[in-house]
Amino acid sequence: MNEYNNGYMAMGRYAVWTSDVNDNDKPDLNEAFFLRRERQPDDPLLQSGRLYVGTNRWPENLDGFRERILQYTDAMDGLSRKFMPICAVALGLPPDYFDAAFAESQFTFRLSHYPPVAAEVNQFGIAPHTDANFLTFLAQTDVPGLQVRMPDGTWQDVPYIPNSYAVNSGDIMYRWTNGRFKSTPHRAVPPVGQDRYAIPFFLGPHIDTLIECLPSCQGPDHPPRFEPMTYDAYLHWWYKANYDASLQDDLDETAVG
Ligand SMILES: O=C(O)CCC(=O)C(=O)O
Ligand SMILES: [Fe+2]
Repeated sequence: MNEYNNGYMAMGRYAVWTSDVNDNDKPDLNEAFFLRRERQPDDPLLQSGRLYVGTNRWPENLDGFRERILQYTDAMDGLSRKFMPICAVALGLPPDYFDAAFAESQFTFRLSHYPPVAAEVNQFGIAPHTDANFLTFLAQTDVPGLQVRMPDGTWQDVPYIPNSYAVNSGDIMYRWTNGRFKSTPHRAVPPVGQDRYAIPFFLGPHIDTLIECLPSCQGPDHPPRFEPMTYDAYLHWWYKANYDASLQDDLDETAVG
């Protein structure tokens, strides 16, 4: 994985150490491949050299992989944009309120492999956490593993519904809505007897979007709880604390380009 957090991450390299959900102290039992919006060479954000908007790293010798993935992420970006008016209306805002922020969304697509291995105490396929972004779309498989934490603190398997997505709201949703919409606590336990794969599409707004308490989520009796912050600033904090690509020694395992 490179400094833009694109590419391959070996198993056992990280967990969400900043999690409010659990005191995570062991690395997760999954390996993953990360990519983001594919940018043309003349893309101003790519040219800026800023973090999280760099060049995707495509594996060599995997025929059709890049094309398939780009078709899927394009479709997901389009699908997720249809959720924006729903979110806006649910929050008492005009239907087009979020459209500008998501016109060039900042997304991460992750391809995770969870091998069927034994976990130590307080170790998981992916340890309890909330996602850092706005909404996450998880295409479901019939191999169980994903669990969400209910308000009473118990963990519940996400029921498998064929051809469906589980959708989690994330930290940016929580901050933007002043805590009105929660950031879903979730985890994945290692599969038993078979491999498990997950392909979450993590949707966020353009990195320069200011995440500032929405007008419909504040009032005299509930003032803004969080300092306004750009999405970029939140990502800097989160990635540095949780992944820190510079600490990984597999920087050159995949081809750049
Ligand atoms: O494996 C899953 O179903 C969930 C993955 C997840 O929560 C994540 O990658 O953030
Ligand atoms: Fe997650």
